[in-house]
Amino acid sequence: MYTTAFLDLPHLASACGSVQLPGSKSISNRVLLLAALSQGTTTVHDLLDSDDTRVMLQALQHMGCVVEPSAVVAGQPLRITGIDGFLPNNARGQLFLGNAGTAMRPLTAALAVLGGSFEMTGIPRMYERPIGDLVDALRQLGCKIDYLKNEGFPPLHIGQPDFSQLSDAPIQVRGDVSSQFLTSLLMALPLLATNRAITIEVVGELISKPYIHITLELLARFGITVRNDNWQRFVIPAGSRYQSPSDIHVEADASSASYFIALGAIAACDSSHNASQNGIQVLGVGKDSIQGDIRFVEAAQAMGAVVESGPNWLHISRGAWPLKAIDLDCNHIPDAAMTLAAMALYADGTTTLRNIASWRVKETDRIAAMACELRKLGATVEEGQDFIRITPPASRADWKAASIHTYDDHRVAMCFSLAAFNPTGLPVRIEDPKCVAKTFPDYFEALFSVSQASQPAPVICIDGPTASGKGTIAALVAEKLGFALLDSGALYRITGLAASRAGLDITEANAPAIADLVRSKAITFTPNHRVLLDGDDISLAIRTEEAGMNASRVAVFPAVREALLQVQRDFRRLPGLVGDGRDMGTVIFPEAPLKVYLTASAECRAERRYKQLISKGLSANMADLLADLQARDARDMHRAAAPLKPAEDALYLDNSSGTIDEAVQQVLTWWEQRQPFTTSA
Ligand SMILES: Nc1ncnc2c1ncn2[C@@H]1O[C@H](COP(=O)(O)OP(=O)(O)OP(=O)(O)O)[C@@H](O)[C@H]1O
Ligand SMILES: Nc1ccn([C@@H]2O[C@H](COP(=O)(O)O)[C@@H](O)[C@H]2O)c(=O)n1
Repeated sequence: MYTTAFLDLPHLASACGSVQLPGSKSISNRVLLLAALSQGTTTVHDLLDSDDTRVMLQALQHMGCVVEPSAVVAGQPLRITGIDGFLPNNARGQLFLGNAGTAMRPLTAALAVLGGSFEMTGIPRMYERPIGDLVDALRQLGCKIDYLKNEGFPPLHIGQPDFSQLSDAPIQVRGDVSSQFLTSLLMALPLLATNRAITIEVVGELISKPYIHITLELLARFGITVRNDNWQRFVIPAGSRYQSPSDIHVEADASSASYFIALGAIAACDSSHNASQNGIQVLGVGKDSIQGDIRFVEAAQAMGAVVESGPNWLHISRGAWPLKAIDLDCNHIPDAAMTLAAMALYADGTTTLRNIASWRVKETDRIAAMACELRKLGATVEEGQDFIRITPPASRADWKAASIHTYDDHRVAMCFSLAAFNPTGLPVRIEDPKCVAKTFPDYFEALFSVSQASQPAPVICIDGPTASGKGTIAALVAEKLGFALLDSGALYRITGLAASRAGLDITEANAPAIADLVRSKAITFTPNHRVLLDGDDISLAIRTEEAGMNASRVAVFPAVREALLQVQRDFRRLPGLVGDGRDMGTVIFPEAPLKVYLTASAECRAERRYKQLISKGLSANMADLLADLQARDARDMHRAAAPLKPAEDALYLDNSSGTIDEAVQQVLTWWEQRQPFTTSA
């Protein structure tokens, strides 16, 4: 997941390949709560690991459920032993539910029926999301719920209910604000229906029926068959008791699929990148899905997508191009419909999405958010209380490079990534990309895995003499931008070490053998910054001064440099790369858009290297260090092959007196000056 302040998506030209999607958020959180209320242990497979499921799992553990392991571990099922309809004695606590509507609403209903003493809290946006209709319905039953701040909104306090006045009269709940209120009652009230049937009556037109369908399907899996009288009355049978189904699989998220369905419809497939596959293959969800958002497929087809499907897969490719503008009632696909707003940027006219009033009370006011950000890209947008109308930029020249504000809303971030396929060749900046953690933490990684940029990924080169701070500054710049990192010096250090270990003297006569040796080796840079040579951890061994000297000696040989050339270029990937070394800007990436030549006085560098070695527990002597460093500079600068020198278009940065932060900031400022983005509104 990208945790940077922003993520710059280079202009993307084509896409093809397969994507395995994470589990559905709606199904994951429902399954977790139902398993928690059940008798027995439920093994949940393919659970979504996201912010919303994390807060739900923590809350369930607070309620006395046993969860093993205590958090989602990739590829492993999770076991939940339920409370069988009863909280432990004196159950109490504060449950922090972030901005997870799928946790706040159902947990409020379940706890209001179960009792105990709980404070339901969240982030500030959660306190703007209405819950009054659910609370009103629960109070009809005798539940004790108090507002802790504003009437009708979380945070809430839930106390011990009094069901002495409970009658057979139907419980009424509004259905026209959020279907989550009805879902919450449907999941909570079986706890009360042990001796009597309970009827829920919907007041007003029920929105988002497909989400109620998911709820009913899952209730059935946990032993509760609810009678659905035309979406107006729901009867929970007497004698209800939750029973674990033992095992349950969470299908992939159909709303998350919408971005890749759109991708297949928008992006041409460049077969030179993936000859075996045309279009986008989505794995984990297909035509047998119980999720309402699977009907996004029909909307995408109406806009021109060509979609084939199997029980749990979809294949999407471009059909009509430009896409066809549509006028659609989106009540049945409220979440995925946002993706249609992004597709509308590529349509042949004005697209109108209607009946989407619920967008206004989601993670953010999504109608306002989409309108504002689409306008930044050059679209003309009209918004109403329950509709949005989008006319794409009139011509290529009308597209703008925008910095997209994401409102802590995962769907805004994912939708606008699609703007990177604009016809004008512009990049797109996504602010706060980590907001996708709500449903799809690795969304951008998945997008990059199937997308090809119109230009090779951008590279920032940082070259300079030893101990000038290149490695330190390159790593920090890469971290700030979410770019990959190439420590090219490490490759020469590895080569020198490999030669020594193989008993090969570092002589010109041995150069071809050393080059062959390094070609034959498995070199791994692990995510936790370890360096492995054929599986052996050599992270520390390559950091000695001797290893630096040997590196500088093997680096003189053209055969060795040739052996490492493609290895270095292969580090280049989306969204970009920072490379540090001696010849990044002159030889390896001569077309890089930013080249920095980092220097510092020899004395300053020797002192820094001294401190660095001592801090790593390695022995050092100042006078020797200065002499070694000067010898290394001389060899690196005066060798025939790729000598250390500033590229003609490099920017100088003297790092002798400034701090590390100042140097990093300078590089980032230079990078920013090369970006075309208009700032956030
Ligand atoms: N501006 C600075 N102020 C203080 N210390 C710095 C500064 N820049 C770098 N350093 C420190 O100097 C030491 C050497 O930096 P670093 O290892 O990044 O240099 P390098 O150029 O990558 O060296 P080499 O080419 O030998 O790998 C590190 O301990 C780093 O923290
Ligand atoms: N692009 C590069 C990077 C490094 N070298 C040689 O490797 C030596 C060790 O590099 P460090 O950055 O890890 O100190 C260095 O002295 C160079 O001789 C290179 O040639 N090209």
